[in-house]
Amino acid sequence: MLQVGVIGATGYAGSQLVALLVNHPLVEIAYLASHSYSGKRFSEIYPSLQGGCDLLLEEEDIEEASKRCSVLFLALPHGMASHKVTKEILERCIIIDLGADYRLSNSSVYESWYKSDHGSKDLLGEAVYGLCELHRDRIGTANLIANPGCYTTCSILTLAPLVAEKLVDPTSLIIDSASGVSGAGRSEKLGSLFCEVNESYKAYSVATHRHTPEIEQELSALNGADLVVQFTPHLVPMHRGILSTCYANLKEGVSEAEITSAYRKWYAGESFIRLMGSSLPETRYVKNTNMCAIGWKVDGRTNRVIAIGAIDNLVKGAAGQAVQNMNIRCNLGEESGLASTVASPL
Ligand SMILES: NC(=O)C1=CN([C@@H]2O[C@H](COP(=O)(O)OP(=O)(O)OC[C@H]3O[C@@H](n4cnc5c(N)ncnc54)[C@H](OP(=O)(O)O)[C@@H]3O)[C@@H](O)[C@H]2O)C=CC1
Ligand SMILES: CC(=O)N[C@@H](CCC(=O)OP(=O)(O)O)C(=O)O
Repeated sequence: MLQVGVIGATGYAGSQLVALLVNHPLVEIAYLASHSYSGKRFSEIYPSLQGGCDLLLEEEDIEEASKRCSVLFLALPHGMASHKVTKEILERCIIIDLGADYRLSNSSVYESWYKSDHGSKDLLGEAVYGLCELHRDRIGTANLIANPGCYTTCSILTLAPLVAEKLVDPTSLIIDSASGVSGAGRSEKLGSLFCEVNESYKAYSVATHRHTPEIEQELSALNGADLVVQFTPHLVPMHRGILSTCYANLKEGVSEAEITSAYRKWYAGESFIRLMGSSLPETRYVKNTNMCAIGWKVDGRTNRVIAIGAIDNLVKGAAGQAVQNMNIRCNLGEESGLASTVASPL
């Protein structure tokens, strides 16, 4: 059994990860760390895992954890991982970081969007962006895997075939994404209180959201030249789920049939992509699963394609994709532990 650990195990992303790892047939959890709850059992914090994961939560010690584990997942707030991971740690242990520290290959772009300094710029060259469907080969040999953000996973997967196959004008991309409140994490925040979110729907971080450069980095690579996107996130009063509605102007003469073949070509044989064509996805179709469902329609009147993607932010948008990355890296079988509906502590 592969020995694995989670630092930040008590957050929403970390606890979803623990729930997945407990049910993974080829791994054993050797280490769980928490900031506020060390000394308690994981199941005291998440009673739905009583009998499933009663491990003691330890004080965070990444050196010690990297000696006990072959794979260590970091599910910490942004800006922490880059100050903890070192070359020596990566020599003995595979790190899968669920935060943003190693997602952007250019440290100046990171520092300008995250407004904080990067703690290990020398490791950025080693990091592989862990969007499994696009970077499977490189993930297979990486010791530092940057698990993508939730909005970004959904938006990039939805737009990738259109951009890569040059079916759309790359200067015309607009993405409206909506997320459930678990996307904001478990820590106390005014904006996550029930009365602040229930019965309401709002856009936030307009023109400034930090997932914008991540989407641009990946779509630019597929485009073969830099592009920019208009990305607007929204908050929906539901626990989990992300829906990205993506608009793009069609290049002259492109038909709906060509769009459909591009999606089929790109995602042939992918276990975690569900192509829905004009039926269009909803978040409930992918809740508690590692799937990304994608649908599309051409509007002949405006000459645009509207492509819609849906994921569960805590699964394909975080913990599920982290497990998929581990499976690829460690040759465990990409679907191991990611059964059609996964266990959830929430
Ligand atoms: N929520 C989501 O949908 C997604 C989250 N992510 C990323 O995953 C990471 C975790 O997010 P999420 O689970 O939502 O956040 P949470 O706020 O729910 O959890 C954060 C975790 O980090 C720990 N922590 C907080 N402050 C410190 C500190 N100063 N030192 C050590 N540990 C600390 C917390 O410990 P404790 O509980 O003990 O206080 C908790 O375990 C983030 O980088 C986030 O961007 C990525 C994709 C989706
Ligand atoms: C609803 C909500 O607040 N969502 C978070 C995104 C969570 C996430 O996946 O992003 P990172 O991993 O990059 O933090 C936000 O907008 O900040």
